Amino acid sequence: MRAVLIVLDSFGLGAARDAEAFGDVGADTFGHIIEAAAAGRADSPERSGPLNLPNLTKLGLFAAHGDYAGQPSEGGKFEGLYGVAQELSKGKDTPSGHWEMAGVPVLFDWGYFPKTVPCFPKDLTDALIDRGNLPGILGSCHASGTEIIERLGDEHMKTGKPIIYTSADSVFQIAAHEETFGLDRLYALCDIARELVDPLGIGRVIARPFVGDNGEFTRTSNRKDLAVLPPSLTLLDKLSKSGHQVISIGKIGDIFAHQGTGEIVKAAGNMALMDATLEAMKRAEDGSLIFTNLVDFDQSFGHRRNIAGYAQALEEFDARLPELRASLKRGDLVILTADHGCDPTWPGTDHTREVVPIIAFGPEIPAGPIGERETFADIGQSIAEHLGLTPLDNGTGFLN
Ligand SMILES: O=P(O)(O)O[C@H]1O[C@H](CO)[C@@H](O)[C@H]1O
Ligand SMILES: [Mn+2]
Ligand SMILES: [Mn+2]
Repeated sequence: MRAVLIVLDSFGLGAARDAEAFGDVGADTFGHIIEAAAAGRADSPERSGPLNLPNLTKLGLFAAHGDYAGQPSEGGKFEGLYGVAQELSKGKDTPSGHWEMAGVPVLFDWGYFPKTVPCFPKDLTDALIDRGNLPGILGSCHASGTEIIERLGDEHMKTGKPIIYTSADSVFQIAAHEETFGLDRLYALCDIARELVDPLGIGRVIARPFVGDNGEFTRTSNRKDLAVLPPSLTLLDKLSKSGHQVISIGKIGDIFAHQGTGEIVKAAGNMALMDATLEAMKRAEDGSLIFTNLVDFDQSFGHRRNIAGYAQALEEFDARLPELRASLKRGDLVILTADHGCDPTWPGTDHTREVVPIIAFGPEIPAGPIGERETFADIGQSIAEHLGLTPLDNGTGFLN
């Protein structure tokens, strides 16, 4: 009996009940991709036409979306448990979403930087320049990470000043050239920044290394997130402390600040992360949790407002499901979900406040609707029950 939790990072199923507070009324990551694809607006050299997700359809994904949108599908019979969950946490960011699904909603306010230029307080950037021995900094604004390196990458290479930016999330991001600035130096600078932003309640410092020249830059997979610790013990802590095996794949280790995350496996790209997940399933013991984050949906397509790319990534993920299902043993549980939305048709480049899907299946897992859940913590609670832990403080299981 094992559990596999796969997060399709940013795959929202429609505006949350509290979306108004975030300026996100009407956002719908999945719904808008379906619409765009049906209208031929998600065509690319790699894919075309209506969204084709045969395996997710069978499991109940479209039904979960339709039920929440008030357009229930007629008389469908599905192979998974399916529904959506609202978020209790105050932020629509990655740590909040992941911690909440692991039983710890974030009920305090993160620190954020204002939408001014400069956006960072002078004493903060002065301290970073001083302690990091820097000739200065570039940026100090809200930005999309790919746009800002295109704009400032050449100047960064010439001056040696790192590019510092934020977003609607509680983040302090430092972009620097892997070769001219150096990866180790960037990581060391992020360690200093982590200390400096701690008193401001900032959730994450993120290293954003890139390569290239002459206005043509690409980010590498050496991104590193320095997160604060979750405010209380998560499902991962409870599992690890009671001797259950935990295998964390992709960004999970960083998101939980390496607490309770067990064995850490890294891989670049959704398909390599799925390979790593299937590989882990071969060696995962009874009682274990495999926890995978598929970051491309968010990083490469949601934030980049790339509808065709997002559609293709969903189709590629769908195509891996038969393999995943074939690798399950009796008693295994798989849950597919997301941590927030990032509607590729929405203005700006930030996340969107949305409900997330919950699709659960396994050889002995029942099927049918689980409705609209009040918190992502229902996921962690269900896994805790399934793996025989004492109940978590938050969430109501949906397996029985
Ligand atoms: O635009 P890029 O650099 O991808 O940054 C995005 O990634 C950050 C971390 O998930 C978000 O806060 C958003 O700013
Ligand atoms: Mn995320
Ligand atoms: Mn993101």
